[in-house]
Amino acid sequence: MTERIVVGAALLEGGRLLAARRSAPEELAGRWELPGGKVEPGETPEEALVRELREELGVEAEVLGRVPGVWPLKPPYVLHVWTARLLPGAADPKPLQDHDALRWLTAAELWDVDWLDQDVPAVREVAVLLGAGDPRSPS
Ligand SMILES: Nc1nc2c([nH]c(=O)n2[C@H]2C[C@H](O)[C@@H](COP(=O)(O)OP(=O)(O)OP(=O)(O)O)O2)c(=O)[nH]1
Repeated sequence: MTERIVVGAALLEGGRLLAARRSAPEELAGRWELPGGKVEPGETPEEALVRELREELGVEAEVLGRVPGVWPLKPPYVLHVWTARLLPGAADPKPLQDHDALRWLTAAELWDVDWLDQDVPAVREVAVLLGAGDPRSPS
């Protein structure tokens, strides 16, 4: 089966990370994730991320760089994460599609939300960028 990429944005602003609470489908609703979605045929991951952030949050953003790692989702999907930032003058993100709440999390608040299980290792990598550890991991 050909792998299909889901891109997630580690949208960063002032040392905080944007987390989004899914409103659907039922098995994922109420859990928190990185905004993003599936890369469509003919799109680069960066293009997909900019499109998804526009559609889901109503913001214009730019992609900064890839967070190292590939995390398995429901086959054939795998999660890739990119850091991104809002363009100057961009609107405040709003939960327009797929989400019903948003939170900007400081490094200290990173584990206050109930991340999707499959996002936890990805968020751990983002935590390194924010200079925060994961209190649930011993080292
Ligand atoms: N966007 C996003 N999706 C994730 C994450 N973690 C995770 O398991 N997923 C899953 C949920 C979905 O099954 C799939 C992405 O689907 P989606 O619904 O966000 O993507 P999309 O906007 O392109 O969806 P579609 O309605 O066009 O099918 O990946 C994550 O951090 N961000």
